[in-house]
Amino acid sequence: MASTSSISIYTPFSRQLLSPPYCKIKRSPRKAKPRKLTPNPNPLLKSRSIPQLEATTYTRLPPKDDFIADPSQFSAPEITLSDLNSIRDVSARKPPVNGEKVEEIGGGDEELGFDYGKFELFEIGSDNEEDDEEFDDEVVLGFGDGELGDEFEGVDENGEEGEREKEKGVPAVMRCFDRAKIFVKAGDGGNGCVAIRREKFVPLGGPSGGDGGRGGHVYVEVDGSMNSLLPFRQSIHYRAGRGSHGKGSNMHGAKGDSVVVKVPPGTVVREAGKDGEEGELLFELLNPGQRALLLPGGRGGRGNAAFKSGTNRVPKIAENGEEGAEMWLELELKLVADVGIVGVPNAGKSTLLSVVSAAKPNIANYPFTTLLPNLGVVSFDYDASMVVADLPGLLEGAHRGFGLGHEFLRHTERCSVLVHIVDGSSQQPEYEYDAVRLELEMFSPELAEKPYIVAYNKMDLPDAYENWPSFKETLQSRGIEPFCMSAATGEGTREVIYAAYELVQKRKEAAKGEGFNSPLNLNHVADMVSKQRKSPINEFEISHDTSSNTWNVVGAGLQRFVQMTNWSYVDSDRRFQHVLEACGVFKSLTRLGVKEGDTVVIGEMEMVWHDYKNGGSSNIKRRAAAVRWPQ
Ligand SMILES: Nc1nc2c(ncn2[C@@H]2O[C@H](COP(=O)(O)OP(=O)(O)OP(=O)(O)O)[C@@H](O)[C@H]2O)c(=O)[nH]1
Ligand SMILES: [Mg+2]
Repeated sequence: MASTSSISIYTPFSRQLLSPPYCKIKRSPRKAKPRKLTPNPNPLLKSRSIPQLEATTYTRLPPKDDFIADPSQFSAPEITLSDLNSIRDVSARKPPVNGEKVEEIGGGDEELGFDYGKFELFEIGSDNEEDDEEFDDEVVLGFGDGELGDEFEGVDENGEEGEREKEKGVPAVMRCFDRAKIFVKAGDGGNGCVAIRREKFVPLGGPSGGDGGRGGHVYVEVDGSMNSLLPFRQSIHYRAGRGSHGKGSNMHGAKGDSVVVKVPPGTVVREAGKDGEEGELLFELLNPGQRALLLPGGRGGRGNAAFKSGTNRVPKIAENGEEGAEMWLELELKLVADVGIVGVPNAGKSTLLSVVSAAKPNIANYPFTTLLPNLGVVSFDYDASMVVADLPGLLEGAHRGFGLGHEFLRHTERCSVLVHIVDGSSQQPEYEYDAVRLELEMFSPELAEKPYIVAYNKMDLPDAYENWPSFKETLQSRGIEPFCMSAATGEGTREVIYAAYELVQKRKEAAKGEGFNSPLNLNHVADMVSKQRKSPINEFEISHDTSSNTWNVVGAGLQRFVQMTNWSYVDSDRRFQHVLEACGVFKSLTRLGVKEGDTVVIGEMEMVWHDYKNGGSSNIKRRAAAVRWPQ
């Protein structure tokens, strides 16, 4: 079978600063075979030398020490964003044979004038035909002696695309903590109690077993002081407390402790999807203090005092507490800010935020200083304010997850206005500007339609000062009026931020006309769970598996009833039979042709069918150790 490998190459912009460079060919999701690094036997892959190039944009974070303090030294022949594309384009080609594959890779490099003299080339995979079939997309080419996969924490054996996107060019420590997956479980109800009142001078005191307490609820609440989902890296499971069991003397159990999951403003809550797919959107929490009841706690089981009746005055029966619902949630943070500051790494975004607001973001002369978005409130003289977000740097390919990729772009979706900072001291500010605009457009056309302001930064540097007229002319010819400023000295920043404020106001005016959307009922998940719990016991479906003579009776009400039946009490069996009879399960099974010895499964319970000879009615009995635990 011909190999259909697609190649994606991760090439650092600055070959001097980043090592080791490597390229790799996508693996198919099928491979499960352990991979070996074997020297490439192909003589076409010769060693070549790497040119000493530098640039001001980066795909990956080099060690801090490798950075040169003087930004003027970051002048480089332009091997930046678009060059990367031409390398990536190789991935579109389909190399039919190994030899050609090598030529293509070499060809791509030559076009760029890259020379990999310092590095050895490895081919990972097998040469023979059989293995080619299995690893058909699996050839991984590596340069240098760095072990593939080591830096790419999460390169998964299944080759899942989502995981891959994450890992592109970003070590784990650098990821934004704005996505999290957590498990929540409402508390189970406490069990009811069987007790008989015995007291001096109170003969025949009667049943006095109390009910169990309700399980704790699960809430999701907005905490205004949070700005990332970082805490969810530490704790993933959130379980509400279970209710206490009922006691004698009609003492009801205490309620379980509720659990409140605190999230930052702007968190989107989804049910976790299966097979890597996005789950159903549950709600979005925008304002501090907003609270949603997500899962209600399970009901407490009734004690024997609740079962007292005219015919059974001392019932020996009590219920189990109802199990609390549980689910996996996906949390995604989208910042709620009026203005988002975007631009390539090191452009001066954090510096601008620090100048116009009281925020104190980290500022340093290396890319990806900002890994988590910073928020700042800009106050104006006339009692007006707006929230400005300084976002992590953007690289070409970000819309495909490159750099901090989606992690960053997602935050811009909620900003009503963007301030695009252009690093005036870069080699080609116009090019840098176009690349960032393109990324925004590729990520989402709606994002590209948002009003924006272009701010040409670092005017205090001679290079930037010289390039400003040509940059301005280029943008003016496209109908855009750029601003110039020096974030370091504060000059021109006021104009930029005022212009942004005006745009924000305009957007707000326009939004007023669009009408007010009534807020979503945040408790709708809990309502749904409660409704499901109330589903009638006589609504069920029966399916028959002829091979094993098993009858499956499925119904939410019935399953809940089975789960709450406490088999340790003598009257429970009788009540169980009676309820199944009354709700029509026996009748339906008989009509469908159930036979002596057939298995009947209701919820977690497996039972055996017995024809009741004497009275002509039917009966089922629990099997010994009949509880079927959920898969
Ligand atoms: N000379 C000069 N340097 C500036 C100016 N603005 C920012 N810088 C410097 O540029 C470097 C990067 O600034 P940051 O504000 O951290 O850049 P950033 O865009 O937030 O970078 P990331 O967070 O890495 O994306 C720092 O050393 C700043 O001191 C400016 O107007 N003039
Ligand atoms: Mg920054």
